[in-house]
Amino acid sequence: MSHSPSLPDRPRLELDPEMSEAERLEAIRQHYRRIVQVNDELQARLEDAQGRRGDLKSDVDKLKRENEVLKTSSLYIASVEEVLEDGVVIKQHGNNQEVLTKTARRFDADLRPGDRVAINDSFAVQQVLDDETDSRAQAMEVTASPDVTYADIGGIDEQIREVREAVEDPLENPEQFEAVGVDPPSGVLLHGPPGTGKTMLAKAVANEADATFIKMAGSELVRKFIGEGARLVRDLFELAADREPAVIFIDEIDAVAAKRTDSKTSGDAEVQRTMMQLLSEMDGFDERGEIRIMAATNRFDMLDEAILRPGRFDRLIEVPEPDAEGRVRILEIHTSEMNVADDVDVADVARELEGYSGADIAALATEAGMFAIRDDRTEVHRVDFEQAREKLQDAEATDDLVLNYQY
Ligand SMILES: Nc1ncnc2c1ncn2[C@@H]1O[C@H](COP(=O)(O)OP(=O)(O)OP(=O)(O)O)[C@@H](O)[C@H]1O
Repeated sequence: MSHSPSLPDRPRLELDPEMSEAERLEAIRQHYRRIVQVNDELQARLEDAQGRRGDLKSDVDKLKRENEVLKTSSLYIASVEEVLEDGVVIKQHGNNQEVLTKTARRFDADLRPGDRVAINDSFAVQQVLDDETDSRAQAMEVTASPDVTYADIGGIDEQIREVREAVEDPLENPEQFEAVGVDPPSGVLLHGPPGTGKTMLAKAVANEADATFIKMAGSELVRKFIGEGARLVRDLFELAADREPAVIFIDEIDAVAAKRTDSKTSGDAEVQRTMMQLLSEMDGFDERGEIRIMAATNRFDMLDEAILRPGRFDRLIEVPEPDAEGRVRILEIHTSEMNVADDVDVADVARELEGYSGADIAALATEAGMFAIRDDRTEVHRVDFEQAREKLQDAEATDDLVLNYQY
């Protein structure tokens, strides 16, 4: 961004007590002239800035309109094969259909063979996708070393043990598996209700094994442009190979791996293609060295059995809602850094939290802290936890209401 030149100095009136009356008058006149000059200069700058603001505003309006158009029509991804005099040959991703199409004049100078473009139903180029990493960046979260540890996870010790055995050990001691002559599980599927610590578990194991954590949300995969899901899956495994040791974590895997339905809409076909790509990447997994793959779902019942076959997600770990003891542990974890008053017995508070998930308990602790802050205290009291609980219950009741209203 360019910086505007500095503002003119503020004129100063300097009157010397030795000056005669006439000299003073002249000095004041000169001062007045300088002020008028500076004023004119500032006025001109202001007009200039207003002009630029107008230009920027019309740019924003144009981009907003383009954005609206892009949002309302579904677009397909294609690659430019050849640029000809009277149009471009493009190949649509997913079905490899080649088409000669016209482009809007504004793209004429831009298009080169190999470019990725977004096309509409009639194959007209709508947008040149110049930054390929962009869609990857949106769908993937890469953390060189996540900061979650096993000690941050409460109430699921048995699940931690299983994940360590299935993911951490093969990453840390591949030779041992080789020496014994057994293959470690190909993929580990964590299933259970929302907010029970599945993502934390995957992050903690990556942290503990000094592995890069690469997360991809299944829902993001299917929301991308048509033809893009399968490619993103490929990219995901390539990225993991570049960054190994790595833990790939596919959250909400049910979005790409739900049981096949009979409907034949293009959306379903697209999801199918993405799943097939995932399966084929997993089948070629043996040679991949230090990459472990994990996935999570809240909808185990919806999964296509194809992904659960041996060599794919063949280690299933259920992560349930915490029991009474687990809830105490989770509340202890989430209050350990809080300034909790002596009158608060964490176990006592936790007793009231039946049906709470780990995420609910984390939210309760934060909310209790907020009540103390609102009350201008630095200590969190028992009453803060009670108020927090009421507030969350009300919020949940409202959510239920909204949900019931919607369906
Ligand atoms: N077992 C737990 N111990 C401590 N904190 C937890 C636990 N489970 C959940 N939490 C809290 O809830 C937050 C969300 O948990 P996490 O994302 O791991 O849940 P999840 O099972 O992956 O949920 P979802 O299925 O909704 O993706 C965590 O950041 C943490 O603060």
